[in-house]
Amino acid sequence: MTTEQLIEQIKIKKSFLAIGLDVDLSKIPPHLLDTEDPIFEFNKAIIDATHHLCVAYKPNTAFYEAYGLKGWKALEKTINYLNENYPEIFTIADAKRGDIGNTSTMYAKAFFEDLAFDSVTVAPYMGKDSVEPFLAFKDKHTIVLALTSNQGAFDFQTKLVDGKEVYKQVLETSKTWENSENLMYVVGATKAEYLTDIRKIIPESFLLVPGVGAQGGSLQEVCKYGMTQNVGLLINSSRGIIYASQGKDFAEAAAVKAKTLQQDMASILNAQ
Ligand SMILES: O=c1ccn([C@@H]2O[C@H](COP(=O)(O)O)[C@@H](O)[C@H]2O)c(=O)[nH]1
Repeated sequence: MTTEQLIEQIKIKKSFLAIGLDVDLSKIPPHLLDTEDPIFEFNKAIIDATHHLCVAYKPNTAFYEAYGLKGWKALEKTINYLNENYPEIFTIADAKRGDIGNTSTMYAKAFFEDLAFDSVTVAPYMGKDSVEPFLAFKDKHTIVLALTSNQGAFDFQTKLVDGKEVYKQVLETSKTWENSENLMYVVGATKAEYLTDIRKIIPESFLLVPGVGAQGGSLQEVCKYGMTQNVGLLINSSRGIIYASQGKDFAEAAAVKAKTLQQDMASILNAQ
């Protein structure tokens, strides 16, 4: 999917919500555990109930890898279901990959070719030659961790190197990489106050913003400091939406939570 197509969907749906599909078998409704593929059944129901309220889904691969082959198969079924039934949806593999060049190429093939995701999250720690293999894929997006939502972000990301914070070095340096137009960045909603500085370096790039909901980040604060002319934001919520109920009404309950966020987003867009 191109960035233009993503922007078009945001305008049509009046939403820039990315729903996280972080499936934990101990949290899903117990009646699904009797089905052949509980993870996929859960995802399918959530997707069918919420697709009109969001523009993206973000499965975090950890929640699939934890269940071995069954988990990976459920991830494959989920991405295939999305691509076949809702091709207008932007898909994010939250895998936080990155390695020496030839290995990164294989990671990129796994997520962009085999699983056909639109984007993958990548850690920038190993530098240019670890990220550029992902950027080489046309109409695919590499979402680099810039300033993450967790407390540990202050261990390295905000430290000064040559008089500048590491996360700013990541933003500035990554702009010089080949095919940098395919870059997006992760910035945590819990760090909204940093967005003014971040926008000075990357005024137009899309940001994937996790941390609204369960982690306490504020949608309004993120939009105040981070929104661009083309919105430029994908706001993620996972647990706050998908675990709204453990009953048979779980998908409808998730849709209610997603709708609340979507309506807040529509109000922000209308006021723009
Ligand atoms: O800085 C980051 C980067 C990634 N995440 C991931 O996003 C979701 C957030 O889930 P919630 O349940 O809405 O808290 C999850 O997959 C994280 O691994 C992040 O939170 N922060």
